[in-house]
Amino acid sequence: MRLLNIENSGASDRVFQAVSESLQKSPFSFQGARILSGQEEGAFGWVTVNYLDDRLKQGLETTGALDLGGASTQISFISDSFDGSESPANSVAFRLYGNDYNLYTHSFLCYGKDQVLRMALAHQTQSGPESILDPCFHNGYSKIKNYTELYNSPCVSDRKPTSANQVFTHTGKGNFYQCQEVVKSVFDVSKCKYSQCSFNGIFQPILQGPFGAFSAYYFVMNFLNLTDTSVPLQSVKEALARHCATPWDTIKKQHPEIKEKYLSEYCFSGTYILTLLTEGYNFTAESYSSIKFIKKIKGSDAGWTLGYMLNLTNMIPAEAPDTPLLPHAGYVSVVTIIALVLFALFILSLRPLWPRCSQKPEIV
Ligand SMILES: Nc1nc2c(ncn2[C@@H]2O[C@H](COP(=O)(O)OP(=O)(O)OP(=O)(O)O)[C@@H](O)[C@H]2O)c(=O)[nH]1
Repeated sequence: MRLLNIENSGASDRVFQAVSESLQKSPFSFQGARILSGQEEGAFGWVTVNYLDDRLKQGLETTGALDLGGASTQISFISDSFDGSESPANSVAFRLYGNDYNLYTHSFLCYGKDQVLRMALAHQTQSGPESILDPCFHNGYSKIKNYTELYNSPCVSDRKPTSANQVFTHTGKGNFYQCQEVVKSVFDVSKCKYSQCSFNGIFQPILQGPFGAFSAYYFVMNFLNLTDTSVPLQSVKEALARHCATPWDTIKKQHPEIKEKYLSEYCFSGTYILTLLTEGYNFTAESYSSIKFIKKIKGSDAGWTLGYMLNLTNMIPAEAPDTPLLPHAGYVSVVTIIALVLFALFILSLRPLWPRCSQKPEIV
């Protein structure tokens, strides 16, 4: 919706009109619909992960959140080296359960896996050729693709080649290492006006984990059987290289139940994920093991939606609830002891009225 709003705000308004009309007729208390900002998407994903892990209530060290969508990607984490001053646009302040958090968050529009695929194809079709041999697709893969469709996104529209070709043949050659070079071309790491950056001149403080990586991070790494981050990064790359080098016919035979479009893109998407993490966000072979690829936490989907709902309904208090000085059982014991003491004092206060049965009988 953020991309559509850039490309055609009238169309985006009409989507919201239709959504609003439909939801107003539903039994829900409809509060309005709007486009979530990238910063909100990142921050609420972080709230979801840490809320479900019970880290906020207990004031424990928090988990960073890595979200990969189709159009955008977000990174959000608490870093001791970040107080918000160097790049206020990347700072979101929260007070939750009596603890203050200064969250670093950034959303990269156009860096979701579908838009990055367009950028990688744009990189390879700059001169408007009739065919390309793409290392990110399997050997034996071949599809005719339309230039107008490929460049129909604000992420690539300004790069549309001027050549006369309407279509190109997209052929795969299945080489992970060459694919990595293509993917690297979408990251500009040449400029940084801050003390340190991720890519495209965006400030990023020192990484501080652990991290939870969800949405398409999970879909892709789960398909590739690479969710175990205790496996050394080099071995992960080798496994992905083997997948990319597998011929397209073999891949299709191995996974007849999976849609061809998804199936054909796992080599590219896996390469993008590893390149984004290492070249983009600067995870090292060591810090890679601090990432957990997750789909659900305690039965709930990791993603921005739960965090957004918790915020909207004020379900996470800013202050920790007042904790009683004593637990309930303690109060019962104290009240019982006080009652017994008062009863004893009452009995003693009646002492003058007690019968004098202890006097010795008179001897006649
Ligand atoms: N392999 C696989 N991919 C999926 C599945 N569901 C969604 N995807 C893809 O994963 C990516 C992310 O999907 P979503 O999380 O729905 O993306 P989104 O929230 O629309 O993304 P943004 O708009 O960028 O925030 C997209 O490229 C989807 O096509 C699935 O079940 N399996």
